[in-house]
Formats: sequence, structure tokens, C-alpha cells
Amino acid sequence: MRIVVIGTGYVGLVSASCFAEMGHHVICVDTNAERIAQLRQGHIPIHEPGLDAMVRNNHQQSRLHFTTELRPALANVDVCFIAVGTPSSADGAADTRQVFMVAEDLGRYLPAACVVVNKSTVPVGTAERVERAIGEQLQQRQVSFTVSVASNPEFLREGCAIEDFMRPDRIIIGTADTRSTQVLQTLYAPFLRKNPRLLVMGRREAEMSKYAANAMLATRISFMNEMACLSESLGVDIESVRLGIGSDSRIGYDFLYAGCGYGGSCFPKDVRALIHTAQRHGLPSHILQAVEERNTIQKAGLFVKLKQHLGTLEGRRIALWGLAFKPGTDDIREAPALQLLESLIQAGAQVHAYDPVACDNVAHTVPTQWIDSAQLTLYASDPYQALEGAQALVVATEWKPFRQPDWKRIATLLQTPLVIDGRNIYDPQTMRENGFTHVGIGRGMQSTGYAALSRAA
Ligand SMILES: NC(=O)C1=CN([C@@H]2O[C@H](COP(=O)(O)OP(=O)(O)OC[C@H]3O[C@@H](n4cnc5c(N)ncnc54)[C@H](O)[C@@H]3O)[C@@H](O)[C@H]2O)C=CC1
Ligand SMILES: O=C(O)[C@H]1O[C@H](OP(=O)(O)OP(=O)(O)OC[C@H]2O[C@@H](n3ccc(=O)[nH]c3=O)[C@H](O)[C@@H]2O)[C@H](O)[C@@H](O)[C@@H]1O
Repeated sequence: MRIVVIGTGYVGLVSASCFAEMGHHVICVDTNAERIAQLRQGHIPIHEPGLDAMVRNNHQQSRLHFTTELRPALANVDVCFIAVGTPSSADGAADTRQVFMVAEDLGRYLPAACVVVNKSTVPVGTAERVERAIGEQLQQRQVSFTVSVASNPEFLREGCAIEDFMRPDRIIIGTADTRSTQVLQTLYAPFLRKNPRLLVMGRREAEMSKYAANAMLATRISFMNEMACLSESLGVDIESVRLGIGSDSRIGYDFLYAGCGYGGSCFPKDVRALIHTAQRHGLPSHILQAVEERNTIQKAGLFVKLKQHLGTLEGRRIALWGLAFKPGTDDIREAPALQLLESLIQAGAQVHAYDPVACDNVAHTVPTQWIDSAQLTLYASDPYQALEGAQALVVATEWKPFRQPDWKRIATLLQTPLVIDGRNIYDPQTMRENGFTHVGIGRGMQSTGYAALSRAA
């Protein structure tokens, strides 16, 4: 098939290369000329394991192309995917302007009927509105064809995006016509060899399923974070509780890790968007509000724990391991580490931060003055460089090499043997035996902090 993918963010780039890998002819379109130039030169603007090789290989085989020009890309297209961003607006609603700009362009330039598929995460009813927006432009051009828009929400996770796309748990297709259903069934058939779950439903249901899935996962995390907070007051270790409840097959182990809060480009914005949708319909969203509030408290918790142990933070040097919102990605959108960084800088602390891939993104995001004044120093090659003379080590992202570090070396580098374990990757007892003050999330009395914060909230 000839496929056009509009938007070269995570979803666009991963979908496009996986479709190309299956032998399709794929053209990626993005309005960001710099991004397209980079992609043409074989430079992948995001860190995603396996993506570089896949993009380069398919580009070299002439199955994957990059352009800023939508109009010529649409010649003879069979399927056109919309995979542009839908960030949060100031009021929490999903900002769908990028999607509608694409819709208008499609209406202006589509030379013939094709299947248009929305992959971006969008509020219920968007597929219908996108179809109308395209239709209005087609009408003005007085063409003889119409276009039907399908919804095909994406469920990949950053860090394992290719695996998720190639071997999905399920694929959801929301359609209003048989042709779109048939085309998408054919396109996705090779991805379903090991798993027969291709769910065909209405477009509104598909759109709602995407938000409900992310909201459910965010709820599990906030629920566990609340249990962790209570555990701190009760002298209970949340890690044992996680194993205790995860072993119930109705609950399962996934997404039960307490930590310093969920971040990323999706959970925070999608929970906010769903709350906004409920509000627009005059409905309270008791659960989702609580999920968000819990997450806000959780993200502030690392700073509170540091203060509890160090008193004032002014003039202190803090080592921070992990800046990305999770391991396996350089994405720092709404990362808990960024919030901690900001609080520390405001409190007059000096931060030495290490992340294997996210330093460049942080350097481009934070005020340059933080770096110029040496209040923030970034290390990308060696985590131990960040430790020298620091009064505490905070782990905000559970990168694999952090799990079994050289504790002897750490002890000689840190000025105070204090470790704030924001992802619960260390065993408290072993840490105590090694002479460290270990402060986890919900690991019994030793890790107080959230209870005080929750009472205050
Ligand atoms: N990041 C992720 O892991 C996942 C994201 N999603 C959803 O997928 C959508 C896309 O997210 P990301 O891939 O993170 O995107 P992103 O926000 O990182 O990138 C979007 C890209 O679209 C381009 N763009 C904007 N307007 C355009 C236009 N008119 N024509 C052509 N290109 C245009 C931008 O230049 C940018 O490169 C969002 O709705 C998101 O919620 C869904 C599942 C996973
Ligand atoms: O809509 C999206 O964009 C995507 O959002 C999430 O994927 P992603 O944001 O890449 O990352 P997750 O692995 O879900 O982690 C999100 C956040 O939750 C945190 N988390 C995750 C799991 C857990 O048990 N505890 C926890 O705190 C992570 O540290 C991270 O900050 C969903 O998992 C994907 O299915 C979805 O497609």
C-alpha cells in the first residue's frame, strides 16, 4: 500500500517505519523542516531503541521517505495517518489544532478518495469533526469523491515502542464504513500473527477507549502511590504489598510500582483532557481529579524528603540520577525529575544531574542561566561524575545501570550517605548494611515525607 503518515513524533515515526518494514511504501510528512532535514540525513530526532536502524534501513531501501510537502506526498495514497500532537491547553482540554490543520490541508490537497485514519489521541467526536472539516474543503473544490475518517488510537509505550507496535496486545479500529475497516484489517493483519485481537468498533468508542486505557493505568499508579503514602505512616513496606496484591490474577503486577509520580507526554495530559471533557458535560470526575492530585503530591515528594533529611537546601549540592520521565527514552515532558530540579534551583541548591540520553533535551528546556551559573551541571557519560561532593543522591528514573551501582565508590564520592530512591529500586536492608540512609517511597517508617505532604494538601 502507499501510506502517508503526517507528524514525525514518536507515534508517526514508529508507525511509519513499522509499516515500511512490512514492505509498504511510506511517506512521512512534517511541517518541521529541521526535523525532516535531520531524518533525511539519517539522524533520528528521538531516542527509541531500535528505531535508528529501522528508519535508516527502510530509508535506504526507498520504502520510507521524508518531506515537508503534503500535496505531492498525497499522489496515489491508499491510507493517510494523522499522528500530530494533541498537547494540553491551558484549561486542560486537548488542543486539537494540529489535527484540524491537517484535516483542512487534506481537504485542500487530496487528489482522490483514500482512507484517512486518526492515530492522535483526541476527544470523543473528533473523527466525525475531522471528516466534516475535510468534507467542507472537498465541497469547495467541487470534487466528486468523499472521505471517511477512521479512528485508530495508538497504545505504544516510549522505550519499547517498536516491540509494542510490532506485537501489540490489541489493535483498535473505529470506523463508520466497511471500506476503511477492510483496508485497516488488511494493513494490520501481519501484526496480528501472534495475537488475534483486532477490535473493530465505532469511532467514538475507539476514541474513548484510548483515554479510558491511559486513565485506568494512571489510576493504578496513583492508587499505589496513595497506598505507599499510608504505608509510610504505618511502617509497612509497599513493595511487599505490591507483590501481595499483584499475585491476585484479577489485579496483576503491571503498573503497580509506587514512585515519584507519573510523567510523560500522555498520562498527565490525557487525564486532564478527560477531566475537562467531563466538566464540559457538567459531570464531576471524582476519581480522575484524585488521580491527578495524588500525582501532583507525589512529584513534590522528592523535594520534601530531601528537606526532611537535609534541612535547608540552600548551598547544598544534590546529585540527581535520571532526567527522562522513564527509562529507555530521552523524553522529559512532565518528568518528575524536572519538577525536582526546579524546586532545588529555586531553593538555592546546586544540582549535578546525570542521564544517559536526556541531557540535551534538558539543556534546551531549562533557563540557560541555570547552566551558565553552574547551579545545574549535566553529565551524560558517567553517573559517578555527578556524585562528587554531593550531600545526597536522588534517583528519579530507574535506568538499568542504576540498579546495581558500585556502592563502595558511591560512598567515597558522596559527602553524606543519603540516597532518596524515587523509584524503589534498592533494597532498604542492604542499603542500611552498606551504611547508607535509604529513603524510598512507602518503604516503612524510614521513608516519611508523603504523609506530611498529603495532610497539608
Ligand atoms: N508519545 C507517545 O508515546 C504516544 C503518543 N500518542 C499520541 O499520539 C499523538 C502524537 O504524539 P507524539 O508522537 O508524541 O507527537 P509529538 O507531539 O512529539 O510530535 C508531533 C509532530 O507533528 C508535527 N506536526 C504538527 N502539525 C503538523 C502539520 N500540520 N503537518 C505535519 N506535521 C505536523 C510536529 O512538527 C511534530 O513533529 C498525540 O496525540 C499523543 O497523545 C499515543 C500513543 C503513544
Ligand atoms: O498514550 C500514550 O502516549 C502512551 O502512554 C503510556 O506510555 P508512556 O507514557 O510511554 O509510558 P509508561 O510506561 O506508561 O509510563 C508512564 C509514567 O508512569 C510511570 N509509572 C509506570 C508504571 C508504574 O508502575 N509506575 C509508574 O510510576 C512511569 O515512570 C512514567 O513516568 C501508556 O503506557 C501507553 O500504552 C500509551 O500509548
